[in-house]
Amino acid sequence: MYAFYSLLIYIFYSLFRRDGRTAAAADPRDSTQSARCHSKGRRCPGQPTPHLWTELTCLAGCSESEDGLGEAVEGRPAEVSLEEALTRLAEFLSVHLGAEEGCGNPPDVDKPVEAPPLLTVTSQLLTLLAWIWGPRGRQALLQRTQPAAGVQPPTPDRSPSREESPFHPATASEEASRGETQVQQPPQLEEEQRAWHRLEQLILGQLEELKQQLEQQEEELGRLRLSVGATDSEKRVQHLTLENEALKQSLSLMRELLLHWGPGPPSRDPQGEAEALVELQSRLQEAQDTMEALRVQLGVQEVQLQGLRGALWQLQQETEQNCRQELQQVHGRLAGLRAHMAGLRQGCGDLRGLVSTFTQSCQGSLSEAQGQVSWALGALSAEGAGTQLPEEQQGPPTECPGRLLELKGNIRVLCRLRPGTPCGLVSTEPGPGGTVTTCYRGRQRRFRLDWVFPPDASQEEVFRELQPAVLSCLRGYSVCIFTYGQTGTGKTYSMEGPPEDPGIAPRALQSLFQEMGARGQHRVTLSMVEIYNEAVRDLLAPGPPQRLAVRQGPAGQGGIQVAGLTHWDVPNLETLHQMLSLGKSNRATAATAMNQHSSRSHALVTLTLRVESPPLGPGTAGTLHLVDLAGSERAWKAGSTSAPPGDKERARRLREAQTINRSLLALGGVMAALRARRPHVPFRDSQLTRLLQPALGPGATAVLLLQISTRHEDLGETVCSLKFAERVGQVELGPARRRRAPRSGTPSSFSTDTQLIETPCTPTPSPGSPQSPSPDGGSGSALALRESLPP
Ligand SMILES: Nc1ncnc2c1ncn2[C@@H]1O[C@H](COP(=O)(O)OP(=O)(O)OP(=O)(O)O)[C@@H](O)[C@H]1O
Repeated sequence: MYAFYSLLIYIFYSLFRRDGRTAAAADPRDSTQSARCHSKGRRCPGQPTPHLWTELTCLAGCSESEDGLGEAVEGRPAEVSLEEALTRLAEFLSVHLGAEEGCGNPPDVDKPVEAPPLLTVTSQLLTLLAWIWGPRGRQALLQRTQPAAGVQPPTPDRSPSREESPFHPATASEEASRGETQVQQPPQLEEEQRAWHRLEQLILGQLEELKQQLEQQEEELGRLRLSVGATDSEKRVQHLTLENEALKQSLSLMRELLLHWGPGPPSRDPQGEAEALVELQSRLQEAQDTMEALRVQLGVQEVQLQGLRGALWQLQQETEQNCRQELQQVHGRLAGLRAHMAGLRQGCGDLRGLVSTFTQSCQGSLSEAQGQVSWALGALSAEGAGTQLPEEQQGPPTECPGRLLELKGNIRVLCRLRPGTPCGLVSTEPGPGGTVTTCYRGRQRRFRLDWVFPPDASQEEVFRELQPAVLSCLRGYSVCIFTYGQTGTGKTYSMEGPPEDPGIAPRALQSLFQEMGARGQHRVTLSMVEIYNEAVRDLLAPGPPQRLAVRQGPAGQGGIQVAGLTHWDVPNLETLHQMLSLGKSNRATAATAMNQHSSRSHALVTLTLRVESPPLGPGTAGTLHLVDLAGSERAWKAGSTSAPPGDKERARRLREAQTINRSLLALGGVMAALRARRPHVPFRDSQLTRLLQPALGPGATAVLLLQISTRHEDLGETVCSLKFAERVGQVELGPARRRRAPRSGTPSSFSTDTQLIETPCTPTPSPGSPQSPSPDGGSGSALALRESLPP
């Protein structure tokens, strides 16, 4: 029963509160209007609910003061007494019920309203309570305890008037005046008391009736619960109760956690808890701020870390690259040091050889001087005795040229100027250690050479300077004399010369044979090849000149071998001249714009001189190479520029010029490598350098005769030729060494390492080779050879 009333009041309160809030939010001005209406002591139609709600909200702090309405009128919070609040509640309930039944129509106070019994009873109860708690109710209660008092309860039958109805509370002055009237009218009070009793009985009866109805309804509800289960509202209440319990448990748990993890002891003071909570929230906020700041700082540091990582990686790459470069440089320096060390070792060996050679030379000079002294003494004694010396003792020993050559150096550069119209851009200081000064393209250059022959120098003067080198071959030295220079500068002229004024080769052969004739016991072998368009051809071959193959000699023997090359024994000077003339005639020449008889090939004459049983010391095998190089030329100058399609001759000249220049370039590369003491010398770059390898090897003696022109138009090539000669002059081939004659072998090699046989040399055994001239061959044999050789 109590639960039912509570539920009813709860529903009422919910509706009441909702209406109050809505109205209060709708128009604030209504509050003033409501206050104004209330101040007049009656309800304003159409807006009772907000006004009542405003007043009921003051119940929580209400007091028992009787003059609360006056203060409400003045605008401050009204203090409503309990009875007045109950009265207003009853009024609101009746009005609200009337409004709901009217479906929103304005309530009509004059029209009787049929309310439900429960609400009616509730309203009457509230009215009763309001009256009891009112002054008259109190007075009636007092009179009840004191029978003299006369209080008239309200008559339920008549409609409550404004002045008497508990639903319309009166002001304090009215109540006071009314009390005075009641004192003055006791019969009326009695009548009211009787009416009160009747009303009381009626209410009690109705309450009893309602009680029975409620019990019946509760029983019915119990049955419904058993059959159907809880209603939706109860379910809602149960659900809310469970939720409330869960929230309480959750709150308890949170509180425990807060107490457990909180900074201070638990405080039961709500204000303290709130302050602690605020403090905790502030600390939490500070921690969150700190964490956020740390996050930002961490992000910045991560960015910095990324940057540092990138910089570190780049630094590592740079360091690695630098290390690689430095390592390569160190390797390069190490290789350079090794090469330098090898050069120093070679130089040391050369110095040792030079010292040894110098010692031997001194010893030889000493013995030679002794021999000359003894010869002079013998001659003096013979003159004194009136007798004649033997033929082999009629001249002093001639050992000086070889030793002179050793002392002069293993490679020498001589320069000869071609006669012609000199220009002022080339000046010379002839003689030993002479110079040639050129002024080309505004730059003056001065070249120092071992000997400079002026244009008017004779063939004899030139040969005189070369004669010691030539004669050193008789002592077992390997000597190479080659002419180099621009085409038409007189290379062939200096090497061969016209018959009336022979050049180096005829004079050398004559000088050698003269020397050999004085000494005897020498054997001379001759071979002659040309290199034409990089093809090696035998100029003394019995048949037509054929291309020969150049090979490296067998391991351990060294040297270069030219397969099929014929080697002729030359018994005398006349036969030698004939064979040289024959080879010269077989050499390729042609007329060019620069030279009517231009040599289009390199010619190499090799003369091997072997002393089989010399009177002093063991046998030797000297070699003399006489090389007449083809002239370097510029195609446009030589008239061999791009040939027209049908001009085969000009095309041939152009090809010849290209191969000549290429081979001369290879010779320059060999000289540069020799000068730099490189471990690898590119001898294989051309056939010319391959054939000259023995002549430019260690222990050999080389003499370069440079032919230059003094003409203005040849100045550029003159400078180039002088530069080449300057490089050759810086080459060190090591001290000249004599070569001992081997005991056996065949003269099939071009090199100085050729193993010579002891038997008279015959031409290389090739099919159809001519008969070798006999050692004592005279002109008849030479003529026979000439006849057998190709024209
Ligand atoms: N010193 C000299 N005295 C007199 N005449 C010379 C002298 N030098 C060269 N000549 C003449 O110059 C011409 C060319 O000489 P030579 O053929 O020897 O030149 P080259 O250098 O051999 O030419 P290429 O390289 O084309 O064979 C010849 O007619 C030769 O007689």
